Amino acid sequence: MESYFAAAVQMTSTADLEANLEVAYEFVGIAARRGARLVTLPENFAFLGLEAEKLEQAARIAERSEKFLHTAARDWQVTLLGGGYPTPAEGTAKCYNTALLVGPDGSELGRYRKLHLFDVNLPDGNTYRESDSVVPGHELVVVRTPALGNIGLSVCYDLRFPELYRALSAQGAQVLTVPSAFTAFTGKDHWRVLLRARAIENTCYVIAAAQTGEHYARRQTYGHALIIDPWGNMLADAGDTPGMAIAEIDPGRLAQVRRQLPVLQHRQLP
Ligand SMILES: O=C(O)CNC(=O)[C@H](CS)NC(=O)CCC(=O)C(=O)O
Repeated sequence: MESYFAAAVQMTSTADLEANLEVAYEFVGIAARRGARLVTLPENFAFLGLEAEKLEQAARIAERSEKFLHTAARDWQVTLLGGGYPTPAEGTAKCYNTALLVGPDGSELGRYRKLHLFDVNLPDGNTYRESDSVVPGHELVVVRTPALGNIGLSVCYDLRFPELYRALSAQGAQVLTVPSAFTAFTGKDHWRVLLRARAIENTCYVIAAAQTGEHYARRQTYGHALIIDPWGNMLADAGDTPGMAIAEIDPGRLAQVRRQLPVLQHRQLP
């Protein structure tokens, strides 16, 4: 693993698939020109609209998203994470919420399906029933790359389940990715503290791409795409407008923090 720059992109995606992909392509290009070698796009980067519409168009969204990720990674010569986006779940009428990691040569490096589904009634009046359209995955994914380190994949609501990240770090993850579409309501109180906790307790870098702003109906997302170091310091914050957070992922810093606080070696429970 070498030192490198990573980007967490922040978008305001809509139900217009092609328009979202155009914005994403431009952002991957900006990140690449700013020196990023790992670029991460938020959950729902390709489509953020009504669940029913998403389900109906899942096959096309999946096909376009995957073609896009392969093309953009190759064109801009970056390792690119996209997701989640819906991929049809065979044998069911639902889809998975899938995140895909693609290398600069366009090869598929890892594929993760969101484990924890957001079925929540929020006090602001919004109701989320992700399991109406999505089935959960059943596999943990740590992608081992010589250049960028070991990358543990997760998506959005997974962030609230520390045991997932503990398992990823126990499997060798050094960088945790959490592409998200966090609600504005929960994000203001929980987003930073949960991301920083995952970084601190696992002594890992955390890279969290985000959705921001008004999408449809009363859906509003929080923004603040973040990159956090293994000590829990926030290295970059994209604020609340579309753009990106860029910061250096430094294996020297990772090793230093792991020497100072060897918590991963002090675990008593499996
Ligand atoms: O709202 C939309 O349509 C887009 N959002 C999503 O697709 C996903 C699943 S519904 N959102 C989350 O997981 C938010 C989690 C979260 O916000 C928390 O844990 O507090």
